[in-house]
Amino acid sequence: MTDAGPGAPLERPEIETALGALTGWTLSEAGPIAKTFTFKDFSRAFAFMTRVALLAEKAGHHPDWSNSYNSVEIALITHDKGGVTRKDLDLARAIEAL
Ligand SMILES: C[C@H](O)[C@H](O)[C@H]1CNC2=NC(N)=NC(=O)C2=N1
Repeated sequence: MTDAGPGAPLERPEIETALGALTGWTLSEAGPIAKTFTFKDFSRAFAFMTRVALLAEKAGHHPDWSNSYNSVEIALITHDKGGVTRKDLDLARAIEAL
């Protein structure tokens, strides 16, 4: 069951269809959409995180993420709504466009 309206959590099939257009993003069992990015070194990973942080702040929508050396794991979910919404898909697309 989901609430109607533009900010509502999306159904899994709808999320999976949207992810079909994005490379490497998966829908986890627990809810978020996620992708792990790997870079040449920590400096490049952190530069990427800085750019994502600026995007996220501009969007008012923020990733759950972790970094280990050259790897950045990003999970996107709308906590306020308890599921994946358009905002998460939009942020994933914006990250891909970097
Ligand atoms: C008030 C403010 O807009 C909310 O707390 C926002 C901030 N960033 C957010 N980011 C994410 N990923 N999920 C949220 O529910 C969320 N809520």
